Amino acid sequence: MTDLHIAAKPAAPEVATPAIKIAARGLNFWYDKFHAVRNIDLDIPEKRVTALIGPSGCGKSTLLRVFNRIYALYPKLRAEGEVLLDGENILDPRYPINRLRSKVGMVFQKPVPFPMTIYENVAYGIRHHERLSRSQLDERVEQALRQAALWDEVKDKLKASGLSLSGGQQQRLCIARAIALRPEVLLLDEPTSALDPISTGRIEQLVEELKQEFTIMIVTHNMQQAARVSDYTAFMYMGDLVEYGPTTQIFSTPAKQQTEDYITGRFG
Ligand SMILES: Nc1ncnc2c1ncn2[C@@H]1O[C@H](COP(=O)(O)OP(=O)(O)OP(=O)(O)O)[C@@H](O)[C@H]1O
Repeated sequence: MTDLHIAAKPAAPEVATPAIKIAARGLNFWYDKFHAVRNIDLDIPEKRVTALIGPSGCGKSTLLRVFNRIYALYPKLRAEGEVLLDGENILDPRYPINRLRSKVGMVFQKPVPFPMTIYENVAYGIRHHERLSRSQLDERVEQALRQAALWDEVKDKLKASGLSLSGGQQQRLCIARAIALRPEVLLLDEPTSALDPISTGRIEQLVEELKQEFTIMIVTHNMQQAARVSDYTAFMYMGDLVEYGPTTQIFSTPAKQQTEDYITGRFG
């Protein structure tokens, strides 16, 4: 067994093979003429955490964004192939964007609260998707803030601006905003790279809790983080998916030399 110096958490015994929540099939992506993601087939298991790792520019964020069809907002960006969410191709323009937004939530690297109150940051999206009474809305906001492990810190200042919170709190507010819509999938694009170690630890703990309910994909540059939080890891290099499997296996006995070189810090 190779000693790769990064301890993946012991694998929780899988009682049953998890269902596949998202499947990429022959997925390609172009920024105009630049072929950024190449022919990817990938099965993302339900209610597990899947980490996307690889050197800068290998296509991790691009792949994550395709799973949310965000690129469709921009001209000259093009995807080919399929991304099946519960068996339905979300890249098909006929797949309603509102449905996609309510099923797949996204959190970005830099926390960007809306310039409004803490309460409104969470309530805003819910109002857009559902008609609720004031008390139902209050309940949903509280529930999302609790799930995002932020409630105790903000319950007495829900009318303060979201921008008045610390960076780590802002990121948890963004997570609350995403989960308030009760999505089934959460896409996290380097959610802790702008945070201090304590806030990072809180978000990692949160990810562990949220996977009881959500299917989570996380892009990270931090190998230890991938090993700590994820159940499955996908290693990408120059737009290709090089290797994908259980995190314990990728970090202890990777099948490809390239994967081993990357996770031991020999390149990247
Ligand atoms: N808007 C864009 N227009 C043109 N090319 C882009 C655009 N965004 C990304 N790229 C290119 O696509 C490739 C993949 O970028 P992407 O951001 O997905 O990589 P990444 O693995 O997430 O990198 P990092 O770890 O540095 O965030 C890179 O070569 C990048 O330069």
